[in-house]
Amino acid sequence: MNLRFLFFFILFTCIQVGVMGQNFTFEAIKSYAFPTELVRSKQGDKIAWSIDEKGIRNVYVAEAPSFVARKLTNFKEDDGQEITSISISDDGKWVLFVRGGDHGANFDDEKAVNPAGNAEPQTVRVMQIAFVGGPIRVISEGDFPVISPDNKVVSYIKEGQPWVCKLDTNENEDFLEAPVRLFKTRGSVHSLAWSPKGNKLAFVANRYDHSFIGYFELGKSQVNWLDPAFAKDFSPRWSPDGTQIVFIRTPASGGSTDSLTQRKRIPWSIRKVSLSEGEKSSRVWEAPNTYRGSLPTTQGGTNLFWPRMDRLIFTSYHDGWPHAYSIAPSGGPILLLSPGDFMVEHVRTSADGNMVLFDANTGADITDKDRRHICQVSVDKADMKVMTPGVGIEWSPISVVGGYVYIGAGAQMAPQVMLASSGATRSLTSNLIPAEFPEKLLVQPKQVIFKSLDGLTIHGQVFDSSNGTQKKPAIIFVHGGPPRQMLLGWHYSDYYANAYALNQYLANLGFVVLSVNYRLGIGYGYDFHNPKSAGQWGASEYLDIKAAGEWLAQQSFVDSKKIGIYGGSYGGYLTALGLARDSKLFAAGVDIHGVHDWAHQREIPLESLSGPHKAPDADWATSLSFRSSPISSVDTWKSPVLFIHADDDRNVPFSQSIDLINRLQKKKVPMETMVIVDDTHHWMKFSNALKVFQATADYFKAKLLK
Ligand SMILES: CSCC[C@H](NC=O)C(=O)N[C@@H](C)C(=O)O
Repeated sequence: MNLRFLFFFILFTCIQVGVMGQNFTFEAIKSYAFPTELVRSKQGDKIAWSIDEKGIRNVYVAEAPSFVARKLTNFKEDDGQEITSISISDDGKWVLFVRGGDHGANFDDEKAVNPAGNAEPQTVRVMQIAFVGGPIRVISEGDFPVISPDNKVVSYIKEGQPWVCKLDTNENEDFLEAPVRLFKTRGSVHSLAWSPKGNKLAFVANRYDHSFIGYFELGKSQVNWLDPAFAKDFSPRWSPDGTQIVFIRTPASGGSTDSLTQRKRIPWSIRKVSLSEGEKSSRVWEAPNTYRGSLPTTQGGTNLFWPRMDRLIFTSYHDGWPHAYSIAPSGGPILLLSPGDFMVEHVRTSADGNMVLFDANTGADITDKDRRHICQVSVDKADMKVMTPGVGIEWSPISVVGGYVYIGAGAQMAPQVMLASSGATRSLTSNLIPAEFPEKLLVQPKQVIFKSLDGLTIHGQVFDSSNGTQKKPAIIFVHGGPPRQMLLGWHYSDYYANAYALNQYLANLGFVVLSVNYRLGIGYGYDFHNPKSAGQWGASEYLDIKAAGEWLAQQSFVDSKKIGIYGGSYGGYLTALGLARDSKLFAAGVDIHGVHDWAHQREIPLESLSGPHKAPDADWATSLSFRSSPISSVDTWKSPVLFIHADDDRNVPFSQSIDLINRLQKKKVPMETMVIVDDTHHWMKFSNALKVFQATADYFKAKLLK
């Protein structure tokens, strides 16, 4: 055999092994471009969105009829500055957006985020750019901009107060006049909403235990309050003719301290008020005073819209599922627009006010329960249609000229902006998926349904790249939130798209991965989402995590001695609980910014634990909260663990990990730690996300693949 032939034989074999091995790096799978913030102009002829390309976030636009995507901004750094609040002026001339902050935070969300360690942190700022392109104008530090319908000004929030600034430029492109504060009022202002004519601005003044709705007329010098009451009023929505406002009302905070551990009802109603001085509001609809009739807490909350003079749209959970409803502004019967055992999310109305679009976990197949599909329904007729059936995941629909756009993905296809028009569907951002992205090498997660230790039905997704013959090490992924649902494909949240990428990578490394949708999660109805004795009041959801571990251990294709567990935030909490309580079942774990001591999670006002405002069950609650916290079980914690936490975490304080690490070190529990300086709960800097998830995979390789 001559050398030349031998060389090519070896080369061919190596290629074959490479292809057969089908391995890819985590960096490769994390190279997808992630779209968010998809919005349209009023007429639906222009759209804009944000794309995160390996941490470099920019605004993209497109316009009818071609809707060819065009990069509008030119930010070049992985600097951790998210883009939010994108809007297009009604005349289509301007695009406004906010750069900076961490809008998924529970506290300090208005503060600068600085994971790049810049000497001068970049503040949260309102920016303006022409839709056709051009220089970016930094209008001001601020957030939540809303452009007036007459395209003359933008209003935004700065230091809890409303400011306004002219949009237009003069002939030599110098932008006119500096921003001015529109008015000053007590409390913190939010939910700015322009009247249709653009001459009045409605808002909510949050004053801690109560909130009022007011409006300010440009050129005047007084704020006008709308039916101020001993209540929390919010979500002001103008009538299309600008003469009335509807809003949501719930009780103000106060009165005798309720039980801490029992479920609470939050009554709510839709009310309508005209703008005449001193006018009282009238009730449009009152939710049933039941647990399910409580204020909905799923995506978008009440999703209140006034799309047409004769119809209001809202979301309620009162039949056990978050559904879209329609009602006349004068009140009367409600019309259920999305009947069935499923939930609606990302609700929007069409430009002409006649249609409602949303995504929902519904369809012809049982696997649709673990997907999202775009649905459309008339505002005044229960004629709902699933527009994107199949095995994909679609979300955030908006109506545009000639059709609708949305973000779509699959088990393998990374999230992309999709246009459905004239009977065809095409991607507007496929060109942004790098060649290195290993789409064809990804596994199709399989839907599994099993019983929890108390009989509750639990859904999960199994990622397994093998044909299920030999026994393999396994890993359980525990999502956070906890009101979340993992899906049979790429997730619509960037935080969980990270997790989906890691689960695919772990499967590619040779693990069986089970992502478990435990109780407290969404997508399976009110009772599943609001279980008894859950969280810090008994951690009943842990039964589902243990059941998932035991389900894996019983599988013929799993090595029951090599089952790992990982999760972030609330998922980190349940990971720590698993390692503390069941080190025999969970051989190793990675706890990413988990909650470890409920008493330090700022969830319960201290005055309800002692003194005159002590809750009736305060002592029982304190004991239950401690016993539901991982710190109470450190004595039985034996398995090795990797702790990861960023110290600018505004959802779960960094101290939660310091506390547990110090306790476990005293017990000489084998551990490794990773600190990410100046990033937040949401890995704003791409290179930090890479570091965190690569470390997670490497830890499991070292502990379970040896
Ligand atoms: C109630 S403990 C806080 C957990 C945290 N929730 C909100 O901040 C969390 O799980 N955050 C992420 C991961 C999420 O909201 O999904």
